[in-house]
Amino acid sequence: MTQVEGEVAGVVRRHAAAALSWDTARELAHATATPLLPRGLPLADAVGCVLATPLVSPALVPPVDRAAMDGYAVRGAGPWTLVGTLLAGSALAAPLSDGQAYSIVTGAAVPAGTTAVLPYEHATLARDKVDGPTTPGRHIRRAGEECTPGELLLPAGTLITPQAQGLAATLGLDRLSVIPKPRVLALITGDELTHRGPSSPGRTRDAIGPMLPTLITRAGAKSHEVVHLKDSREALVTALAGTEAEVILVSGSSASGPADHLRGALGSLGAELLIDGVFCRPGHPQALARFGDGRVVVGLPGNPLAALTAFLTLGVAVIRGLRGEQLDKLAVAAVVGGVDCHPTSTRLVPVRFSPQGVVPVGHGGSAMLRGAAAADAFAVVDPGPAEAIAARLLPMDPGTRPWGV
Ligand SMILES: Nc1nc2c(c(=O)[nH]1)N[C@H]1C(S)=C(S)[C@@H](COP(=O)(O)OP(=O)(O)OC[C@H]3O[C@@H](n4cnc5c(N)ncnc54)[C@H](O)[C@@H]3O)O[C@H]1N2
Ligand code: MOO
Repeated sequence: MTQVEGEVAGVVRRHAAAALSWDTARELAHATATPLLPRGLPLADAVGCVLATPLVSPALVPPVDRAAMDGYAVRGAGPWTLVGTLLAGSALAAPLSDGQAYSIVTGAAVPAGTTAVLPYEHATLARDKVDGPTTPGRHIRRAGEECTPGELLLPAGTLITPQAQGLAATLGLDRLSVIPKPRVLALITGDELTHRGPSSPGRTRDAIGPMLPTLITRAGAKSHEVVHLKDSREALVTALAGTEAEVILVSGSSASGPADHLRGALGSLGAELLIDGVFCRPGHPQALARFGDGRVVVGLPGNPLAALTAFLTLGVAVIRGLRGEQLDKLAVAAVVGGVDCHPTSTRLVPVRFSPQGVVPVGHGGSAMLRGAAAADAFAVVDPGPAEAIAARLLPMDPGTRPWGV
């Protein structure tokens, strides 16, 4: 058991909320989420989900030997006499005899007895006689060369990409057994928030509500319409109790001021508070709670960059768990010029890629999104006494997967 796994097990045993290290919080959020029950979904809905059962070929692909080039299906040695034309949609033709050829298009089934397909550009044609160089088997796609019935093509847990969707269609499948995408509801609190025009004294333009739906979708979940709530415990209780979404994000109620009602609302609904603060900057006052029915609540701090770090930390970890996916392991990169560590908290520093490593872009204060908007990732800077010259990378875009190692 790693140190982080030990800490997660300790929190689960204690059933007590605590402020946790960034890594432990992420792992606990992931472990808290049980994968949703598998469903058979049409291919268009299954894309972006993970396979619940292995994809096993039900078919021979291709089902018959097919031409791989536009040209002539020939038998034996040339020259050959043309006896007909075969298109991709043609019915299976009569077998060829020695010295015969069909004009054929790519993808058409070759007649029985075909020795090879001779591409047009290598052929000479005189009236109904065709000639040219061939080698046996050339330019024929053999039946079953992609797969045969019963072959394992993709293991359970594979992400259905558009490519896998196309493969499933090739196999003749209309549905796939997948773990469905979790539904996520974002509740934005704050009496001071406005949704049009600029901020002004006493009015702050909502910056979290606009960014969450796309972040949720990119993380592989389905976003409900964002709901804006007044700062009241009753409004929060009603909204939390009244949704079937598996994940509820609540922004702007996570600290302990007079307008911060999240903990009170969770308490009155009997939710179990599992994480109460994470040792990271920004994003310290994030929270994680679970209802008896398994629904998970993630508390996002009101400062916009802190809300973003909390979503990418706890929100994405929960979504990965519900989707039946592993927590992303993060790639490591050199930080050009180094970056100061915080003595006790993980720093999340907006950075951009460069050929030499990642470069901090600045403007990473918790109330501003300027740095994040210009960045590719957060550098995850572990706590320490001095400066870090390398850091793990948490992608700004939770749909970016190649960085997982
Ligand atoms: N006594 C303490 N006070 C605070 C603590 C603490 O630990 N003890 N933590 C600070 C940190 S760090 C953060 S982050 C904030 C989080 O507070 P809340 O989650 O309760 O959020 P609010 O107080 O409502 O808002 C904080 C700040 O962000 C603005 N805001 C809120 N929502 C939005 C939004 N959707 N779009 C743009 N800006 C938003 C809000 O107007 C405030 O300026 O607490 C600190 N305090
Ligand atoms: O840590 Mo707060 O979440 O920095 O703004």
